[in-house]
Amino acid sequence: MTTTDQAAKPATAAWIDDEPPAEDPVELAAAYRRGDFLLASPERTILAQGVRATISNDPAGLSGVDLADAVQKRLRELDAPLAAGALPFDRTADAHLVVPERVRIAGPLSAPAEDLDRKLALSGFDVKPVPEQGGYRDTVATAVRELTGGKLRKVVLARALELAFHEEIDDRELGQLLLNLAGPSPRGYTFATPLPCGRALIGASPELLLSRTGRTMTTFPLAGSMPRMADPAADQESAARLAASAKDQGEHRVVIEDVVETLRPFVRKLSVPDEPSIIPTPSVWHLGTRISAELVDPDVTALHLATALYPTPALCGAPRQAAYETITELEPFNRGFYGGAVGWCDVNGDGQFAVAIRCAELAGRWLQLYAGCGIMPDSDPEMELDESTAKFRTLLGAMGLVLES
Ligand SMILES: C=C(O[C@H]1C=CC=C(C(=O)O)[C@@H]1O)C(=O)O
Repeated sequence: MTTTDQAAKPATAAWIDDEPPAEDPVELAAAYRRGDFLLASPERTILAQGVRATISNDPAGLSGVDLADAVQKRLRELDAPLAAGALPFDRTADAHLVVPERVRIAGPLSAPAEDLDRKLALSGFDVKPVPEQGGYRDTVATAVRELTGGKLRKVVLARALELAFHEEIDDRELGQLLLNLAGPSPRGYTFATPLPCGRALIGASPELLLSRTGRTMTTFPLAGSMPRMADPAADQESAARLAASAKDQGEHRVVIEDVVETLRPFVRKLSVPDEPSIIPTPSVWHLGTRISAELVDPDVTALHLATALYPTPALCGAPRQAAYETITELEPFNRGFYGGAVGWCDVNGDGQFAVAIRCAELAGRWLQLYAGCGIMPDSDPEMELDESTAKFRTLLGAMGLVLES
């Protein structure tokens, strides 16, 4: 890149971190309305409202690189600070990124405990697991057979829980849902992002796909899980079982190897810890490895990196294409934006994307929750079912629901 190009960039450069956020993060979440974008991360809370432009890879059939370039071009044309939104699980499907009319920023979302744990006023609802629990166990068993001796090393299989409410959840309750999600996930990424046709994706992801600030990039892949337990001693035992589990350590290694190989062409000074850490989330323990590096080319944006990385084997599998084909063959639904990414990219290429998990798609009165598990040749179908049930609890807990799921 030439110096002239850099000088030509709008002076919105340092807008995101240099000015102390004057807003109250709880007010931002409470101000959320369907159609808005909200991301509460450990660094800051962003609420983006209104639509100046929508950027999607349809109808141009853009690759990830073209999409990232198209976003930078549009931001410069509009002299706008950022684009925010979601990337779908299927890399060939349309992304949904919005250049908003207004962006409000506050510090990390923290508040007195009672503000982050209020009962929601919800109507009655019907529940349908897709597939039924037995069907999920069978699917896992089928995948285990395919993994044994085949070229597939790992595949992530998800199941869904459809909640059909008798009445639409109103916007105030959605704002409170976001606060309830953020309360127990101070190190996570609580989000609501608009999708086509008035739909939205809402959740609290523990997983950072990618963060870029200047030349520094960070990713924090998670893979390998055990359920959290109400009893503290049993909870610690569950964490210890995870640390000692060969299946989970193997599952984690597949992800780290893939992420490191994908990043190599873009970075130098790659820092990768030798061993994963044990990461707590509200519903499960995870194995996690924080990876950071310096970008070789300052023109590579957060969105370029996010589209290169995703979906990692934490959401798809390895090798990616074979795992993707197994997923489309075995899962009885289209993932849509579950398993994709949610985040923002600014005019200077900085940005942050979380992996779209522990989330649900909201469409009118319907809320479809998703939970998936990394399947390895030594996976036990019953344990994977339990793990997926635990993962549903992130969202169900924030809604105050205890369900047979
Ligand atoms: C696919 C999901 O989680 C992924 C992220 C962390 C740990 C995972 C696991 O241990 O299976 C999954 O790979 C999900 O929550 O739906």
